[in-house]
Amino acid sequence: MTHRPEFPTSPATWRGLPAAQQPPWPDQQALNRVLADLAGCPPLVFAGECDRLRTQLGAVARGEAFVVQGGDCAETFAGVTADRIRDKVKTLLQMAAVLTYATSVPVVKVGRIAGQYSKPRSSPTERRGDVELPVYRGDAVNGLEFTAEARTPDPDRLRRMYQASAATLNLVRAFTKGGYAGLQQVHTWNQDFVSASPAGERYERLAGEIDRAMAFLRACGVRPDEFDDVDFFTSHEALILDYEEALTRRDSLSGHDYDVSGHLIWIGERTRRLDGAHVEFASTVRNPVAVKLGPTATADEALDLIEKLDPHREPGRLSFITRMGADRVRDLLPPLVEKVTASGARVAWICDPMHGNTFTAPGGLKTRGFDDILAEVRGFFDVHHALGTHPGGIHIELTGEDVTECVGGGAAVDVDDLVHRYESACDPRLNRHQALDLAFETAELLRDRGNGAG
Ligand SMILES: O=C[C@H](O)[C@H](O)COP(=O)(O)O
Ligand SMILES: C=C(OP(=O)(O)O)C(=O)O
Ligand SMILES: [Mn+2]
Repeated sequence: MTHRPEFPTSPATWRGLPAAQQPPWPDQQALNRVLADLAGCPPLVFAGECDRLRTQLGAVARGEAFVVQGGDCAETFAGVTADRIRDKVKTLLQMAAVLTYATSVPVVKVGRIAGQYSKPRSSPTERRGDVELPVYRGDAVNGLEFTAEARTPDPDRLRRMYQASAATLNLVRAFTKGGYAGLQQVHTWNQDFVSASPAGERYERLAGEIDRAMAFLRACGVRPDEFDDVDFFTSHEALILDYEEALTRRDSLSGHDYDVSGHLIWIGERTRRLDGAHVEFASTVRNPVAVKLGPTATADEALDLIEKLDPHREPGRLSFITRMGADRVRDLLPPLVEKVTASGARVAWICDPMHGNTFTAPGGLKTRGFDDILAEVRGFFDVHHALGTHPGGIHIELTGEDVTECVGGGAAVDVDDLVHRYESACDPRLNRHQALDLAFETAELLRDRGNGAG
């Protein structure tokens, strides 16, 4: 193998390479002014925190931990309120608690939060009747309102993205480090969910077992406040490379570059080409990174991505988030996992059961069925079980609120209910009940086969 300096490039090497899905900013000078300001702003996250997440994801890649990653498809500036952020984090922590019990391994907690403001789209424009306008690309770029003014990309929104991320992260840190969301409290929230849920009876057994485990720990002298300090990490799709580069800083201790806009950054299904700008940018920063792999991904592409993004084969550096669709996961996932495993690489395999299962409901709203989502998770576990590899975690679009965007689940939402509270700016999210249903159902799947680890 040829010698490779560890980080041979600087964050600007992506420039000049094909960069898909970049906003058509109308005023380049205005953009440059914003980027110069952002380049002088304090980091949102710290290199040491990114290293810590990489270490924890390393345990996932080795089969010794599980990851729950989730949050909005598209965060919005209007969504930066204390209640919404709290409820989202609360939902993720509740899911993680159930899965910690079910897997008997540590669960790494990662939000799609504090930076998930830009969206890759299938079409550059949206048509309503006779009017065609630029498509909404996330609050980082333009407004959702269907007017020419709102849809014009405005670079000042990148500044607001930074501010919204900072405000969100400040609250997330307070919730997770301030004792508010300790394990005992999270367990109490789960008990409340089980007693209020129509499907509650089914989950009572599991909740009761967790309750007895907690009582056992207390009896052994473990103080409840020992679990008050929660490690919670942020992640988003690193889509707008101007922004990500402006938020990249060299760590004075290690000399490595870190994208300090979030702990983990991922590359989406639409921007993962090997010779493209997104993969190049990710290769130059030391954060843990992930790549989405959809139905067209080949095993050779996965191997090339490993070579480019994880040349040192460091467990935790690279995760693959697969999103194949419930009816295809059993056919499409095995060749990828087999070849990657045979190559000796250790990546964390994470299941996104959302993006391969979207359909348009008769009224025209994009939705997803709870049963399809659960079926893809089941398929993902079955594939890994059959291959003797580790199903490392789940990646979910969710909110802590009672929205009606996905159909099914314990407190069934059906297609006619979608209009009642459909608030997503992009893809349909599981609501709080559906997200917790998914955690309990996944926990049962894992328990049925003994345990999640290995
Ligand atoms: O979140 C993922 C994509 O941005 C989203 O699914 C694209 O949606 P579209 O097909 O409506 O553009
Ligand atoms: C854009 C997304 O997914 P994908 O890249 O897998 O389509 C997303 O996670 O919102
Ligand atoms: Mn999405």
